[in-house]
Amino acid sequence: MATKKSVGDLKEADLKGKKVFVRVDLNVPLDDNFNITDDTRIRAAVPTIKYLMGHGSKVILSSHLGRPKGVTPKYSLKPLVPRLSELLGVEVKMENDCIGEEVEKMVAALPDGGVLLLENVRFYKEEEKNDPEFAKKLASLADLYVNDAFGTAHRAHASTEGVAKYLKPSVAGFLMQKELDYLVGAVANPKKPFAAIVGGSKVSTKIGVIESLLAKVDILILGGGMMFTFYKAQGYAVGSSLVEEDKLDLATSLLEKAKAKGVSLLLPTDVVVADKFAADANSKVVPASGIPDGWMGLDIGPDSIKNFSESLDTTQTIIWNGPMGVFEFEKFAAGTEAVAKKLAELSGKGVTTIIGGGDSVAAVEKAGLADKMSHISTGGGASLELLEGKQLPGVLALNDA
Ligand SMILES: Nc1ncnc2c1ncn2[C@@H]1O[C@H](COP(=O)(O)OP(=O)(O)O)[C@@H](O)[C@H]1O
Ligand SMILES: O=C(OP(=O)(O)O)[C@H](O)COP(=O)(O)O
Repeated sequence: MATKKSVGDLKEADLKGKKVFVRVDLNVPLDDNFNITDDTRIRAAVPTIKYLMGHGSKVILSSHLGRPKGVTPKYSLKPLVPRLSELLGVEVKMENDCIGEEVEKMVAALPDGGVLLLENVRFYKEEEKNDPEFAKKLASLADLYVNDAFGTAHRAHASTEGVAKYLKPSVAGFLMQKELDYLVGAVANPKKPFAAIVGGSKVSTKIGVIESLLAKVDILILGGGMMFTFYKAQGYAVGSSLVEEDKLDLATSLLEKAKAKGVSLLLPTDVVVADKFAADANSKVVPASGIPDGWMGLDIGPDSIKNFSESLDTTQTIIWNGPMGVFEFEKFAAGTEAVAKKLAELSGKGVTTIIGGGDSVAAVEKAGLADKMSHISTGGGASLELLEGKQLPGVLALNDA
């Protein structure tokens, strides 16, 4: 990927008094009371915003939160305003929309160095469709574009890719630059043996990455919601666990390809199952080959933790995306915590450890181990796609340096 122009390359005159559309990834985990449970992504967005404020720009922040279908109050960005204001040291303004007359008025009233947060851009279906008219409406709010949303750079959406066609210059923010500098270097030439650990719940988007990973890694560990599609493909009973029915053939072929390529593909040998998706569910450990009817797998079991830990002992580079279980519920957090501890221990012995993804990073933060890792990335899917060798549309759209 050609080196992209950075916000740091712009001159004083390019920024002073200018309206800057800044795409950030503020897709942070919130609890049922809308408290932020991990603010890593907000903190990571601060350097670029402060730089723009300090250069007298009018900062227009745009982000998504979750995967809403239309306007959904639960996915409003409003709960983020107090923390963002606190971190920036200014009162961040917010409007109920991301386009339209009211937003335009707020932008017009913004002082130099002021910050406006637009409402969740995914409240419009046109965002994910990368609709040109919608992108034009977003672009019309500003004079130039800064993309600092590394976590969403693998999506060709209106606010991550489309707007760049209508705003010049379009440049990378400091977080985007930092992530690319680290990850491209680390994954282009990883110290071997190289292991990837993939879990979490975004099975349909991440299972596709596995095929490319098989060409890069020596060890591939699968856990979290990812594992049940592989179990079912092998004919195991999975109860009511998360399964992507239309990916069963893909899972079978991935198992065969791993064998043919000599990649050690490890699936959990035991599973912690629950009788409902809740913090107070009844739970028990069962072998992976037999999840009883009416039960769902919500974590990897103790035998799997032991096997995974032993296999990681031989590695020199590890990339991890996706928790091993539903770590938000204490009863199902042991697998994720054990992997986090193992990576922290190996980091101390010189192994390169890279953790990516909103929830994975939240889990590592919760365990108090983030500062032990080689790199904490704000992108899970984005870092996996980089590792595959893919070009990220949100980066490609920016001006070359
Ligand atoms: N066995 C499982 N069944 C259902 N959800 C799971 C399971 N294991 C993990 N998860 C969920 O996966 C979510 C994170 O997935 P994902 O978004 O893919 O990770 P990241 O944000 O790190 O990229 C967590 O909220 C976690 O509760
Ligand atoms: O949380 C995100 O990705 P991640 O879970 O892969 O780290 C990004 O905000 C992108 O979200 P999306 O996967 O709904 O496009």
